[in-house]
Amino acid sequence: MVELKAVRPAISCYFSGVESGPAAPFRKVGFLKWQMPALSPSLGLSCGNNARLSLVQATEESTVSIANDRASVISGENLRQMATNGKATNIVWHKSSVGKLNRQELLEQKGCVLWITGLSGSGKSALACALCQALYSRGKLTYILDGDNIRHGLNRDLSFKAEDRAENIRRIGEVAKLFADAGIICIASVISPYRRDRDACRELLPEGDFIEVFMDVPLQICEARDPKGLYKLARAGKIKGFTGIDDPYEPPLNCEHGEA
Ligand SMILES: Nc1ncnc2c1ncn2[C@@H]1O[C@H](COP(=O)(O)OS(=O)(=O)O)[C@@H](OP(=O)(O)O)[C@H]1O
Ligand SMILES: Nc1ncnc2c1ncn2[C@@H]1O[C@H](COP(=O)(O)OP(=O)(O)O)[C@@H](O)[C@H]1O
Repeated sequence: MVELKAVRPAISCYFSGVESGPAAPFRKVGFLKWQMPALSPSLGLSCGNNARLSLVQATEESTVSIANDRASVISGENLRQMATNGKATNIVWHKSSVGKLNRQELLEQKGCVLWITGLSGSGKSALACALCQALYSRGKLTYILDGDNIRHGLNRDLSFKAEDRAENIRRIGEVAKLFADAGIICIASVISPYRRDRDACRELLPEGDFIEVFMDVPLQICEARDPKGLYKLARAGKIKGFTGIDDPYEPPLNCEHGEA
C-alpha cells in the first residue's frame, strides 16, 4: 500500500493505456513526487467519494498535456513555434504543459487585472490596498503594481514626459498580463493619463479579464489632499509636467467602474 501525501491539489491516479473502462474526465490535475519501482498495470488506486484516480507520468523530456479531458504526454517538438516579434527575430515560444487554467485551479481563483487610473491623490493606492486586504481575507492571492513603486525599480529609467509615461504603462501592462497568467489578481494602481495606453493594456488580455476602475475625483479635491505636497510644488513651477496641472489626464470613456 502506498500512501500519497501532500498532493496539491488532491488528485486521482490511473495509468494511461491500462484502464479498460470508459475514460474518466480530468477535473483535477495535480503533481506529486513518488518513488516507485516500476509501473505496474495491476496497481490499484482509489481516493474515496467514488472519485477516480488517473496518473500520468511526466519526465524531464516530456510534459503532460490535457486536451479533450484526456491526458497525453507530448514531446519537446510539439512545443516549438517560431516567431518574429518587433525587433526580435528567430525567437521561439516555449509552451508549458501547466497552463493558466491549471494555475487558476490550483489557486481556486481567476487571474485578471484590476486597472485603477486617476489623478495623483485620487485614492488609487488606498483603493488598491483596501482591495488587496479584502481579497486576502477571503483567501485570494493578489499583487499590487503601484506606479510610484515600479518607478523605483523596473521603470526607474523613465521620466514623466508623454513617451516615457507610455512606456511606463506598456511595461506595467505586460507585467500585469504575466501576473494574470499566473492566476493572480493583479491590481495596477497608476495614473496612466492616456486613454490609448490604457486601451493597449486592455488589448493584452482576454475579454473580461481587464477591469478598468476610474478614480473619478475632481482635481480640486486631489489638490486639497496633496498628501505628498506635489501639487504645491507643481503650482510653484518646481515640478514641470504634473498631471492635472500642466500635463493632460484623459478620463476613461467606457470603464467598468467609476469610484468617486
Ligand atoms: N510630473 C508628474 N506627474 C504625475 N505624477 C508625478 C509626477 N512627478 C512625480 N509624480 C509621482 O509619480 C507618481 C505617478 O507615477 P505613475 O507611474 O503612476 O505615472 S504615469 O502613469 O506614468 O503617468 C505619482 O504618484 P500618485 O500620487 O500615487 O499618483 C506621483 O507621486
Ligand atoms: N475615499 C477617500 N476619501 C477621502 N480620502 C481618501 C480616500 N482615498 C484616499 N484618500 C486619501 O487621499 C490621499 C491620496 O490617496 P492615495 O491613495 O495616496 O492616492 P493616489 O495613489 O491616487 O495618489 C491620501 O491621504 C488618502 O488617505
